[in-house]
Amino acid sequence: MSVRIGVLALQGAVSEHVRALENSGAQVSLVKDARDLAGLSGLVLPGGESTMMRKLMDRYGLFEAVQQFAEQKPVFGTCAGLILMAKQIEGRKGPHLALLDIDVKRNAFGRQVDSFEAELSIKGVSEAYTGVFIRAPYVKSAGKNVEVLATFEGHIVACRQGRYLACAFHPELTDNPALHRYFVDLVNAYQ
Ligand SMILES: NC(=O)CC[C@H](N)C(=O)O
Repeated sequence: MSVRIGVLALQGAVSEHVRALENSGAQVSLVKDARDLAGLSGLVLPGGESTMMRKLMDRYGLFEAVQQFAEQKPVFGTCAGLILMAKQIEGRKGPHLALLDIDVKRNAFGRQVDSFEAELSIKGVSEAYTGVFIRAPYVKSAGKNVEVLATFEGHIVACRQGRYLACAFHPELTDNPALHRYFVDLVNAYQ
């Protein structure tokens, strides 16, 4: 039996993640309230807008539920999802889920460059991966337990800390399934 992975479906790039995970051999469910987390082995926090996503998580009773889920299970945050997972966010008083020991800067690549693509080498994932960055954050610094998987212009844009995986770009918007496969493997390993 393949693992079942949830995609937080409050806002943002949901359907592309569903397809990429299914193509990587997982079963996929949408997560819209806390009950939807039952029976899942992993969770994806998609891109979108982190402040709005946090508001919606609070509204649908998902904030504590996701925090609890993450105590045992793997979580993969992409773009806004990475911001939700960070322990520190530049210019913001407190963090959101505070899962990953990283300090992030939002909209870090400048206003004039809203979105761009960059060729990345992602450790253990792919040596030629096209990262799609949309008003993307980057990781300013990471704790010693965080493994840096990819950098761009000297900034960390993908990392992992145990069962937590995060990237600043949108892996669901490329044809390369390597990063979703990596997460599905990680979820299998934590079963
Ligand atoms: N594409 C994205 O997810 C952008 C993230 C967004 N700029 C934020 O701060 O939440």
